[in-house]
Formats: sequence, C-alpha cells, structure tokens
Amino acid sequence: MELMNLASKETSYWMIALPAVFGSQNIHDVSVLGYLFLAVVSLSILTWALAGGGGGAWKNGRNRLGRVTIPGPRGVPVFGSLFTLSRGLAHRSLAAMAWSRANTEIMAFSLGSTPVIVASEPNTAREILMSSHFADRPVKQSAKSLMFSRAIGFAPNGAYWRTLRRIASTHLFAPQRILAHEAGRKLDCAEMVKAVSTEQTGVGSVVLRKHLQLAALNNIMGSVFGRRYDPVAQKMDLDELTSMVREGFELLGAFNWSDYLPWLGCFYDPVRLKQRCSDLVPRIRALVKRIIDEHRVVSNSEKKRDIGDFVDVLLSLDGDDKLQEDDMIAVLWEMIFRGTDTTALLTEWTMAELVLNPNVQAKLRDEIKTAVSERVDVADTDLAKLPYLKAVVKETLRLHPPGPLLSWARLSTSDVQLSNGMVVPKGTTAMVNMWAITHDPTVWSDPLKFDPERFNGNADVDIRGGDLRLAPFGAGRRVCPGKNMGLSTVTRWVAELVRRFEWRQDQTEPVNLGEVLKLSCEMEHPLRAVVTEIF
Ligand code: HEM
Repeated sequence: MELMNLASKETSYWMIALPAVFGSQNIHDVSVLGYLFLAVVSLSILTWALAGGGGGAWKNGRNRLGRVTIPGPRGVPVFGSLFTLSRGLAHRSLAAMAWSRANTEIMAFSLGSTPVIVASEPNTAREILMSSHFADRPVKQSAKSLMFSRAIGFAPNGAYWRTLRRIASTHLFAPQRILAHEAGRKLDCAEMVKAVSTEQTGVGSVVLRKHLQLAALNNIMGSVFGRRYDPVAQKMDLDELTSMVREGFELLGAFNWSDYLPWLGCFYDPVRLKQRCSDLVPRIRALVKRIIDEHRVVSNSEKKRDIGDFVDVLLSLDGDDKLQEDDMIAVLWEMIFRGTDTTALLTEWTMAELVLNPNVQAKLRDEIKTAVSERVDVADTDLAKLPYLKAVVKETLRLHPPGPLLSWARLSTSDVQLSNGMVVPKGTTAMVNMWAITHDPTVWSDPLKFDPERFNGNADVDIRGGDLRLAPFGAGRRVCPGKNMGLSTVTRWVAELVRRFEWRQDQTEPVNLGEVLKLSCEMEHPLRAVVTEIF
C-alpha cells in the first residue's frame, strides 16, 4: 500500500515536473517521454549490471570470448570509467587500478560506449603493438576536424597509410636527410644557448621552456618547410604560427566527452571544440598552402629531393606516391604538431633531472668534454661517442615518457586471440600504459630513482621499439617515424646546454617534478634554474 502511495506520488511528481522542463501542455506526451527516459536509464543500469568485468561497453559477454575472461572494473552505468580518466593523470590512475586488481596483463574498462583494454606489462604490450590487427587508431573528433585522418598518425591502416609510411621512411626521415639538416639544428641550438646566457645575465635565473619551444618550432619548421623565424624581426609571423600550434595542441589534447558518448555532442561542447576546429582549419590551410606554392616556384631538382625540406620531398613525388594538396597539408601540419612539443618537453625533463642530480650532471659534462673539442659545436657524429649522454636521455624517457599512454591508442580490426587465452573483440580501443611498465618494480629495480647507470654495459636496452620494457616511441607498424630525428635533436641540445653551463637549483623556486597530461605529459611547473657559464 505504501509502495503504491509512493508510486503515485512519484508519478504525480513527473506529471508536474516534466511539462515544466519541456514546456509542453500535453501532459500525456510528456509522461510518455518520462517513461521512455526511465526505460533508457533502467536498461543502461541493467546492461551495466549484466556486463560484469569492463563495464557497460563490454555487454553480451564480449570480455568472455576467449578461454580466459578479460577482467576489469565496471565503472558506473552509462559513463563507465570516464570520470576517472577525464581529469588528472590518466596513466597514474590506470596504473593504480591495474596494480591494485593485479590486472597488469590486460584490463578491460568502458569509456562511455567505447570498450577499451590497457596493457601494463611488456609481453601483452608487445603483442598489441606488433600485431597487424591493432594497426588502426580510433580517430577523435578533433583529429578528424583538424584533417588528421589524412595524416600518418590517424590514417586508417590501408594502402594510403602504407604509402605515407613508405614516403616517411625512404624520404622524410631517411638518415641522409636528418644529417642534411644538421646545420639547422646547430643554428637553433646556438641561438638557444645565447638566449639562456642573456636571460641569466639580465634576470639572475633561467626559465628554460620558452627557449626550448622556440628552438623546437624552428627546428621542425626548418626540416618541414625550410623556414626559421627570428623572434624579433619576424615577431608577427612567429606569434601567428605559435598561436596556431598552441590552439591545435589544446584541441587535440582536450578530453572530449562526446568521443565516448556521441549523443552528448548535440548539446554539450564545453570547450567549443567544433567551432574552434572549424576556425583553425582555414588558417592552417592558408599558411601551409602559401608555403607549398612558394616551393612550387623554385625548381624541384633531384638534389632537393635528397636533402631539401619535407615540402620539396612531397612535391618531387610522382606516380602512386603523389599526394593531393589537401593530403600534403595534413601530413606536413601533423609533423609540426608531433615534432614540436615532444622534443622540447623531453629536454626540459632531462635538464630538470640533471639539476636535481648534480653528480650525474658533472659526470656527463666530463664525458662531453673528453669526446668533443671545446672550440666546435657538438656534431651528430659525436653523439655515438657519448654513451653516458644516451643513458641520461634513456633514463629520462623511462621516468618521464612524453607519451605515458603512447599518445594515441590503437584499434582492433578483428577479434584478436592473445597468447594468454583472452580474445580482444573487433572494434576495441587498445592502450599500452608505458608509464606503468617503466615504473613497475618487477620490471625495473628501484624504478623511482633517476639512475642512468642502469643502462651501462650489458644492461643496454633498445628504446626504438625492440624492447617493450622501455618503448617510449611505441613499436610495430605504427612506431614513431620521427624517433631518430627527435633523439638526435634532444641529445644535441642536452649536450650543448650541459657543456656550456652549470645548472643549479634556484633556491627561491626549487625544481618540482609534478606532471600535467595534455597531448603529451609535461612538467606542471616550468623548470627555473640558475646557470653559470663555463668558459
Ligand atoms: C622525443 C620525441 C618523440 C616521442 C617520445 C614520440 C613518441 C611517439 C609515440 C609514442 C607514437 C605512437 C607510436 C605507436 O602507436 O606505436 C608516435 C607516433 C608518431 N610520431 Fe612521434 N615521438 C617523438 C618525436 C616525433 C617527431 C620529431 C616526429 C615528426 C617530426 C614524430 C612523428 C610521429 C608520427 C607521424 C606518428 C604517427 C605514426 C603512425 O601512426 O603511423 N614524432 N610518436
């Protein structure tokens, strides 16, 4: 009886409230809507309750396709684990979840209606990254709107993407081209060293980030477009470019709820993603098209094809390799995005660790001084003679991988049987938590300690995708094509910064290794240090 009273009270509440909400006079239409709403909510809760491991996106026993079930948290109805991952440091939250549930091999969870798996140990990570069935990527709305689905990083696995990868490995990132742009790298580095010295003299300390960002932008603009910007003489052009790159980073890095709950997109877009993307695209197109047109005027000789910039290369292609203009714009613009922040922030992390570890800094300086003559700049060929420098950069990549979740996930293109008996269904988003692997005490001893010595001698580790204990550039078919370019830039910068200056803590603002996860994981508090020039 009481229940009936309650039911009728509830009904009368909806009869009053719903017309107010929908502004309708027709009470019956509105109660139908109300019942529909309740039905959808009940169905979602039921689906979630029945789905079990992994949450609602894993309904119909999709996590039980293999002989072994894929375990994972349920999250909450409709949203799954979205609230856990939409804010803060997703790599840390996922690692904590996987470790506490002993689900490091593989863990299933739901991001709204998207089924996701994450691997937090090297063997399953290898299976996922190396498998041709995980060579696709889920495309975020921002990436689609910013033309990235025609660029290397998001193009679906197929003939077009294979052509792009071939162009990248035989032309864009070929060793002779990286070498050909050495003079540009030296120039950017020399400018940066000068700016650091000026700031120390004028201010009494140095905030390194802005110098690294300018060097990174010029470095990538030089390789991709054959252009460099003088921060004074070309201030306006530089400001426009910087604002476009920054806007793109923000849009690509923003957590977009409607990527996981598509129905939300109709009425919830707090960062005005759609509008901002459609404002940015014509600006990108105009800038890149102008640069392509300027390159077209200058003749395209064979020499340019070998040592020119990326635009020269793309314009010189013919036959099946020839790209449409819009595709060229997408490919070139993606390089600017991928190549700028990663190198700058990896160098900042490295320098922060060197400030905190003066003994390592001193040992590194000794190595560089012994191997490189004082009068000349560090050359690419010198880098081979600097094993400790390599170890320092590797150790930074281990403690602070720029893409802790390998930046962009993979997508399964069929049901995939893993060696542990689990089956990952087609259409599942697959992540590798590289941060969890590089911080796992069963994989790395004393994992929180910055200790480059661990890479000495026989303990050397291939960081270019061969050893999944430390694969900050990913692995397999979609491994980072810019890894050699990125590494040679960062190692050169660190070498020059360390041999030209001694870096110490600024006691008024001690180094803080707090992280913030955007498109990449960067220092939350930019590094400020006091430097002394070494003559
Ligand atoms: C320290 C520097 C860098 C790091 C840590 C890094 C890291 C990564 C990672 C983790 C991936 C995903 C790999 C996978 O799914 O297996 C990736 C992809 C990619 N990176 Fe890098 N990267 C760096 C520098 C660069 C540079 C300098 C460029 C170009 C100028 C670049 C261009 C790309 C592209 C185009 C992709 C997409 C590849 C594909 O999907 O086929 N990266 N990078």
